[in-house]
Amino acid sequence: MPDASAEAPAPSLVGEEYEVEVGPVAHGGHCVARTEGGRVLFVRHTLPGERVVARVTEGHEDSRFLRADAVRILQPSKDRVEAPCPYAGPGRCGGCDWQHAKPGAQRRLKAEVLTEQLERLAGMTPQDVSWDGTVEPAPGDKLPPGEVPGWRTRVQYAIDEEGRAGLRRHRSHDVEPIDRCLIAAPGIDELGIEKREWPQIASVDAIAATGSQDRQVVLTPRPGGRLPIVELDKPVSVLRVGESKTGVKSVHRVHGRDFVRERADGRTWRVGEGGFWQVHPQAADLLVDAVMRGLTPRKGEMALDLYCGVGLFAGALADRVGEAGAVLGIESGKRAVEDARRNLEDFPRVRVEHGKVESVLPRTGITEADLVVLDPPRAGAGKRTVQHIAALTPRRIAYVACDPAALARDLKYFTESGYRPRFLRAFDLFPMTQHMECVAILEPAGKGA
Ligand SMILES: C[S@@+](CC[C@H](N)C(=O)[O-])C[C@H]1O[C@@H](n2cnc3c(N)ncnc32)[C@H](O)[C@@H]1O
Repeated sequence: MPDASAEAPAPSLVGEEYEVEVGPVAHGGHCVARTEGGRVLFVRHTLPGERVVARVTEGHEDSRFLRADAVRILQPSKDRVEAPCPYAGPGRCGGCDWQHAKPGAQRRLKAEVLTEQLERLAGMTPQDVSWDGTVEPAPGDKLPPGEVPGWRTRVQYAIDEEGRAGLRRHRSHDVEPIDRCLIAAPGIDELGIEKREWPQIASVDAIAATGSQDRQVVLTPRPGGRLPIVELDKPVSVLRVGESKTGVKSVHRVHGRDFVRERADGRTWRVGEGGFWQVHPQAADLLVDAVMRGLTPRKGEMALDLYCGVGLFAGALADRVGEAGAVLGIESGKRAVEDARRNLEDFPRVRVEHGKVESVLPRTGITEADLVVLDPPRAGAGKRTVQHIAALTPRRIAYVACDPAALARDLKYFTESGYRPRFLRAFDLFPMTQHMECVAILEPAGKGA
């Protein structure tokens, strides 16, 4: 029997159009606007100060806010440009958020988001964290107007029903077939993934390593689909993802290696399938430099690299603390731990523990550390882990963050635990998208400014 008490869902507003004056940028690659009736809209494909017609893409009569796309620009911002990518725009590829903004304006928008998140979630101003308020471009990304950096060394292609490669539309499983991704690195372009058909395949993950010729494609067949013979005209490693009867993901090597070699901080790093590596080719060097400048490691110090991936910061720390020092890395990915141990095998005083930071760190028996690097996933580290790190009374902490909201929340926990930001830097390591990377250096609050 139907439940008489269940209310009918409020009517959908998808497709409704509102003419609005666009307000400030918000976290998530959109701007905030209000309809005359006071409804809050999160509008994509627009810029602050514009007057646009916004068409609702998600939301109901009773929704707290509606999502919308700017479908007609009535008064454009001076920061607006024609999107250089032909697949950008309302209802199209969801990979980029700011194709329609000048590069300098993109970085200003990111700076506004970071400022707002710090203020709202941490109660901190840019001055409080000694941040100059800028988002720095990666060296080499300042290009003449109209040119777009090809920075994406890892691209996840989705394959449509007809076997064409493309990218997912915004907040959708639908595929936008493409001929070329404008922000893909040249090494990805050369693979020609978009130039061929992929019958029976659900997705193709392509990797072009930096500083080596290693290229890798990982194929995920459709459920029940068989892997076709894949011949690429380049020397490329091909892996296939399968699922066992119990639903556990397995990876099979079809040919070539099951890892790629990346170069950073003067060393070669092996990164196995599924292992994390920064996507922008200059990111690893840039972040190691920012973290090491901030921490100023000394010979003989004891350092932690939390969420260490294949050991990037652990290696950089081990180099600098020398044989009298020691480094402990913690990482939850099994394969990444194996790679990290291998990458760091010439450092006898480096140990890498497998498991989640929140459970492994309390079990290590370590009661003190001189330096801590933490580079958590988007969710951040969380209060308990922050408290645990602070209890080790490190001289300095480097927090590497890919999400400004998580950074702001964790900075608040650090201040509550007796640490204060010494300085913060933000980097535009994801041009054309809403994303940014930050490095915050913290020290005990008692230390003089
Ligand atoms: C942003 S990546 C940083 C990796 C490394 N620092 C680098 O720059 O290459 C975050 C890493 O944390 C790992 N991870 C995610 N949740 C974790 C947890 N709870 N404990 C330990 N590691 C975790 C992921 O597998 C990933 O390797």
